Amino acid sequence: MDKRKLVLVGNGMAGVNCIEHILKLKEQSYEITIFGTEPHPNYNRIQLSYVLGGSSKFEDIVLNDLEWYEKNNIHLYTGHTVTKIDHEHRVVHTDKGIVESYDELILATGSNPFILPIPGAHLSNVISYRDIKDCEKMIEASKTYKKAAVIGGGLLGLEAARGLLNLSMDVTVIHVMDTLMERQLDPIASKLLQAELEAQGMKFRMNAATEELIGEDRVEGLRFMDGSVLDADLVVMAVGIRPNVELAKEHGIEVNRGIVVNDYLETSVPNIYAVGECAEHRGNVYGLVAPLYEQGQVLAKRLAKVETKPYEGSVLSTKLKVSGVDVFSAGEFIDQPDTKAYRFQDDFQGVYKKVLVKDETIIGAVLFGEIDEGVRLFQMIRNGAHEKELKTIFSRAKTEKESGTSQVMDMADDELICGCNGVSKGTIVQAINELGLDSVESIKGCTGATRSCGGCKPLVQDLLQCTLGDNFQKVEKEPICSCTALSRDEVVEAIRSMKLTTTKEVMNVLEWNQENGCSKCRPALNYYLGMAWPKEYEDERTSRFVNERLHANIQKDGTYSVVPRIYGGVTSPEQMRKIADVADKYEIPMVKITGGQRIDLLGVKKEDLPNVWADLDMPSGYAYAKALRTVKTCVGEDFCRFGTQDSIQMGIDMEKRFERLWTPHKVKMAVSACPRNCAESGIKDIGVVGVDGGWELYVGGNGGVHLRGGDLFIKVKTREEVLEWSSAFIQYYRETAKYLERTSHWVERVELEHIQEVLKDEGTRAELIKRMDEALESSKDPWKEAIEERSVRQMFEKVTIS
Ligand SMILES: Cc1cc2nc3c(=O)[nH]c(=O)nc-3n(C[C@H](O)[C@H](O)[C@H](O)COP(=O)(O)OP(=O)(O)OC[C@H]3O[C@@H](n4cnc5c(N)ncnc54)[C@H](O)[C@@H]3O)c2cc1C
Ligand SMILES: NC(=O)c1ccc[n+]([C@@H]2O[C@H](COP(=O)([O-])OP(=O)(O)OC[C@H]3O[C@@H](n4cnc5c(N)ncnc54)[C@H](O)[C@@H]3O)[C@@H](O)[C@H]2O)c1
Ligand code: SF4
Ligand code: FES
Repeated sequence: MDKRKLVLVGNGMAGVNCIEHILKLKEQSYEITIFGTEPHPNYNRIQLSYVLGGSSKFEDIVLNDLEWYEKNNIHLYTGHTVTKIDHEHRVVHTDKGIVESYDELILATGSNPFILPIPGAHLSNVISYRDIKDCEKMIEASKTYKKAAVIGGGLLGLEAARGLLNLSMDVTVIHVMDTLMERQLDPIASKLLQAELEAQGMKFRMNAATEELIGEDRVEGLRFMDGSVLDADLVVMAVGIRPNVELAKEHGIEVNRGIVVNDYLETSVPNIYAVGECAEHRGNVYGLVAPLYEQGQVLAKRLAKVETKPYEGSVLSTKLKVSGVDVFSAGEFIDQPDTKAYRFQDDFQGVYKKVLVKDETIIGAVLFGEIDEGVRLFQMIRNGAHEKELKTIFSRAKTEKESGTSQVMDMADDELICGCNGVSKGTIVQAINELGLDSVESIKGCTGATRSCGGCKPLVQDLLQCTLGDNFQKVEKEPICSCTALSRDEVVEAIRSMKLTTTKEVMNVLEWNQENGCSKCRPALNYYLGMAWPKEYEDERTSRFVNERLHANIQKDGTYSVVPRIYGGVTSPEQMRKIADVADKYEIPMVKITGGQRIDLLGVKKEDLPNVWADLDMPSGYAYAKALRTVKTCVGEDFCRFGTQDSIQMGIDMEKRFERLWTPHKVKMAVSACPRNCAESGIKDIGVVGVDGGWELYVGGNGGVHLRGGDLFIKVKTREEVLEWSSAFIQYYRETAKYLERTSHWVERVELEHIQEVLKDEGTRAELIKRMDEALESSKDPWKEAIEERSVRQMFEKVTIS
């Protein structure tokens, strides 16, 4: 019997995915022909940004190479556009004169980028961002030109802008709304995102409507509705997409916004189907692969005559793939009068989480900075889970974080690990157990997980580890982040032995799978490199968290907090007058005494920061940094009748000794002159307590969320010994702790006895102290740097557009 003929129009992600399913279900039931306008086999459009950024080549993102088409007996016509459908005679015609008959026809023509209908849109160097050709144009333009403008602050525009920054262009994003990604994020998350991207060097022009693109043949700039102008040598339009429906519309197939399909992806014309971005289902048109692949599965079953549930629509989740920024959004995310929200915000860590609840049901979420709960939340939103379950999700995530275990252990078998490809935990575990898979790559090949956006890689890695148990060690270790399979110790060892000196070099030489790393590894590498090569390493500002980049803590309302260094908490009338004058001059709305005995100027505008620092003329208090924060002191023997030691001087000496030292996490110290402990020495990273005839040193204390009393580390007699032992302790912590590990966790992990054993050797202590001194020698006061160096100062200036 002759095989039935299946023709696919559109050689893109959704159409070819559907064909892959058909082949799996009924290998040779159809004679398949595919037409595609682009001159390439099917490639991963999602990963174009990695090509733009230079971390992948086109070959790396090809999903189905020419051999695949050949092996599956598929006739592929690349560079052919289907221009006519004759559904009476069941044939299609291409622009190059091919006429092909069909029994079943799938339309998967995708979308076209929307081009703003403004004067100048036709000029050369005005492009959209949709295919590999666009990527190549941007890369080419960056070799000659410097200034790029991206119109549109949505997912695509921000990815394009980040890619252009990587190509060393000066990039301004022009956005018509006052918040970025307004279709995925609420205003708070949008503002945090903007601050983070600004700190990476991206400029923004918000609330801006472009009236015209200026230039003769090539674009030279943009004119806005308010009359202002921005110079640009390259303009990328990323203002949304429109389903590509012309072919269907011209040939009598019902079209609305997209090609109208029913729950089995059937169009209004018999034997013609539509999947992907071109299809409109129950009034919805989708622009992400997960729903398109769901549609493809249903259609594949239908065509393979396998029983299938209808396609009933999809709940969406998105992740931004811009390096250094973790953003997740799913379902509803804007508060309404009938919704309630669970909210969490930590400005110090740059973390914001919001979950929206309606009628006791979880309906949406936005996560910024930390997106570990995203997978579970997405599952709950899809299932319409009760709000009670939220408690479990966040307490579980917290426990997992503290214990270092992974969320995959608690996931049910039917929960999705890979949202893009719809691969569940059960499927992956089964593949590992039954087929003996032992790497992410083999799981990808077998189940499809990680094959699209790649965002699920860390989870797949965790699942591999949990499933293989002890055997896992043989094949993969706990990586520092999803960009690498290497652990912290392996990376630090490689930095030292291979003399790697920049984050870029580490990522290249150690074959990071994301060229620019992620928000986890970049700050960590920046720290490890600075720790390993204190003299040679040039701090990479863009690898730091936003607060450290700007040397001030960003506040809820977008202003900043300034805390000058006041050694040991001892100030003077002169210093206080200076602070008061600055507060008056810059109209600083709040002046507050902190828990660490310092003065905090709250509500400073970003552009005022360098002038505030200059007028204060005091060192930075590092209140925003992973470094020594404060040394709190009690009044001590000069004033207190219980005092046995000079705690104030000891505190001042310690603060002067350790200020400006970068550490894996923040470090707080205190000195009390007797065991009554008025300076709270028992809950500090290093707490010193005066006793008769000397001092006791306590370490690993923490007064934060995870309250922990410090462990008695050593008892010494003199001021010099206090400084010697605390220096050795701090340097050993600097050299062996994981980035973002507080001393409280580190002491528990490596154990106090081990630290005491290592440091008891005088020679070791001397070596550690020598290395710490080297690090201190190369440290500069960041506020001074910002005042004196034009390039640093520029970061604080407002973007002005003529
Ligand atoms: C830079 C970028 C990043 C993205 N990132 C993500 C992401 O992180 N996550 C996510 O889920 N989605 C992402 N997307 C969206 C995702 O790539 C699309 O949703 C998906 O590719 C759509 O698949 P499709 O098959 O419907 O359309 P397409 O992949 O566009 O395929 C349609 C194909 O049909 C061809 N064609 C059109 N008309 C004809 C014709 N008449 N004859 C022959 N061929 C024709 C087109 O040339 C095209 O090759 C991203 C998109 C871009 C551009
Ligand atoms: N990580 C991801 O999941 C990812 C990444 C890239 C692209 N995509 C998909 O690709 C498609 C296209 O993305 P997109 O960002 O172009 O679409 P979009 O519709 O999500 O965003 C377009 C943005 O442009 C803005 N805009 C509209 N007109 C404007 C104007 N005149 N001036 C300035 N700004 C204007 C809108 O306010 C909107 O925020 C979407 O379907 C998206 O989901 C997804
Ligand atoms: S810790 Fe002791 S010495 Fe210091 S203020 Fe308190 S009681 Fe006085
Ligand atoms: S979630 Fe995108 S590839 Fe798995």
